[in-house]
Amino acid sequence: MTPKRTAILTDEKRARPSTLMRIASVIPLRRTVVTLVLLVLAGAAEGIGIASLLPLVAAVGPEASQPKGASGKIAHAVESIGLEPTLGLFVTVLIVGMLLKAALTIIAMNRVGRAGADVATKMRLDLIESLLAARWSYYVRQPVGRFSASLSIEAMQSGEAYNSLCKFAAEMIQVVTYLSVVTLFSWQLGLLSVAVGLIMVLTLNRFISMAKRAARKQKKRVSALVGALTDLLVGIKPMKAMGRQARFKELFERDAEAIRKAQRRQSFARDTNKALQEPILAIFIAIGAYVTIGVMEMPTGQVIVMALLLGRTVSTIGKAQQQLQSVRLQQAGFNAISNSIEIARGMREQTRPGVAPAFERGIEFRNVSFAFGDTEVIKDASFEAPKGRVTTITGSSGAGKTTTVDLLLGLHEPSGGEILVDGAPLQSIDLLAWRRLTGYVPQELMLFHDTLRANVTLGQPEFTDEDVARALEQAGAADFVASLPEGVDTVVGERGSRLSGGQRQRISIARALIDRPRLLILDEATTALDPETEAAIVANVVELTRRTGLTVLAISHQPAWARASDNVVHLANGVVTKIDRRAPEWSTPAEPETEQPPRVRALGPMS
Ligand SMILES: Nc1ncnc2c1ncn2[C@@H]1O[C@H](COP(=O)(O)OP(=O)(O)OP(=O)(O)O)[C@@H](O)[C@H]1O
Repeated sequence: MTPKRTAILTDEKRARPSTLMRIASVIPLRRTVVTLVLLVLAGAAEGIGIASLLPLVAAVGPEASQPKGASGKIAHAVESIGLEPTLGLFVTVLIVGMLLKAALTIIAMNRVGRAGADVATKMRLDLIESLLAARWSYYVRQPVGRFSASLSIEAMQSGEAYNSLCKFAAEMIQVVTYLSVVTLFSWQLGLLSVAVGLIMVLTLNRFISMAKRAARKQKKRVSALVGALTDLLVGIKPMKAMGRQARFKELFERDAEAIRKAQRRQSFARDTNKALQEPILAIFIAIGAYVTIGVMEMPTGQVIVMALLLGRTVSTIGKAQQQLQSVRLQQAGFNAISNSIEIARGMREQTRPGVAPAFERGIEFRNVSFAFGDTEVIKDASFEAPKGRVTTITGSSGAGKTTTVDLLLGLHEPSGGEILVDGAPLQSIDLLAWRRLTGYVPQELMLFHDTLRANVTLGQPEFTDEDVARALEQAGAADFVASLPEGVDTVVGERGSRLSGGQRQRISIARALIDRPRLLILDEATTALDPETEAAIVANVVELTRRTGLTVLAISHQPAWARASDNVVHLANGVVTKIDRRAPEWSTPAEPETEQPPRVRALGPMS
């Protein structure tokens, strides 16, 4: 299914049974089947228990000496299996039946609760997995904030939908049990129960539809609200600074109001449904009493039990309907998160099997072109970045520098020409292995609300304290980190807001260097630094290339990088206009002095 087609699927177009089936099949079907079998057994236990009521009541009624009708049938059935139909036996069967029912129901409902939590967790993990595996162009198009709503509200609703679906099944099993007992003794009453049950369901069904529509509207608005708020909070600083937050408040108020209305409609539908069930139940019992006493002339004891059974049947039909209503309410969330998962899966990055690159010679762009839609942003670009050298790409804003690097990392595919790594086309090499050789510092830095250490290691436990210290030193961050009271355990705040721009850049460089990359890509990575600190970092990086054979591809307008580079590629409107070449083409740099990058010159603390 293409992403576009999936996107336009609506809840309505997803046929009802298939949605229920899809909810049920999120976890292995066997688990649901075992739960249903337990519920059926619970229903059977209750049925037998209730059936024993009939002879019990008959025994204390006026026909006690000569059980007739249903009571008589039960007494005969008991005798036919060699037991004496005594009062004690029926009391015991009743108690054991009801206890057994309670025990089986507790076990089944526990399973339902656990399975519901598993459904929510599975949806969450599936979404996370599909998002992480999606190709880069997918993220560019997404308002990422909306995924917070998917992970919280929609995943939870999926679990609730599963719970309600199982409870609906449990209620329906009970309905069938009661109907079987009723029909066993009088098929006319059984028929009457089905007819009145149907009337009740059809009468109240419109409230289910109403609640479902309201739930869908509410879900859409809540997701939009959470998504927009998350995105807004990410970029709140300029809004605050320019005093423009009022407009957003208005937008949120509008959403909040729509949610309030939808919620009210939902409550109305739910409560009305519940409230109307009682009078329908009363009418049903009255009709039942009239038919049994007036028309069928049943014994009083049996009529009492029948009235009890009929009451239970109708109220259980009502409960089943409420559970179905609840499924309908929650399924909007399930559909939304399933849709997101499907779309993200459709955008999965295709990783071809390929050769793991050794990266011994360097990179070559050969007549590479690339377009976003109809707009060509890289045009017939050719240049080399030899191994062990510093190559800087420079050019005005929008020239295509970042896109060039994205192409090199396989985040986009060229529409023409070839990108070669050690002479092999990028398509023929193992993309993941290639990316693992790379340290990347993006233009837009992203630090996590965590410690400096976690930000440098990205939470990977295999990095030691020595690795962290080395990376910080190479990135010129060691001294400023040492000056913090909590050192590498300092929490950097939301998106690193407790650090200066330059400090954030140095932590990002340390993150890129910790895994000893063979290729270091720096996209305007030192723009926030003062010239002195920048010069020191440039010197550190150049020293690393000389000593360890590290290859550097820097995107920068800064003269410091151009001065220190072996090659400078000038880009204008996606065209390579000039190459200042100081390094020989495809040069093999001097063998690194040591295999591991040694400690390099430390920088002074940030002013
Ligand atoms: N996802 C995208 N969809 C459509 N066009 C895009 C996309 N990303 C970038 N572009 C366009 O591609 C062109 C090159 O963008 P790119 O980010 O590579 O430029 P740049 O040289 O790195 O600019 P800067 O120095 O401002 O970062 C620009 O015109 C930009 O508008």
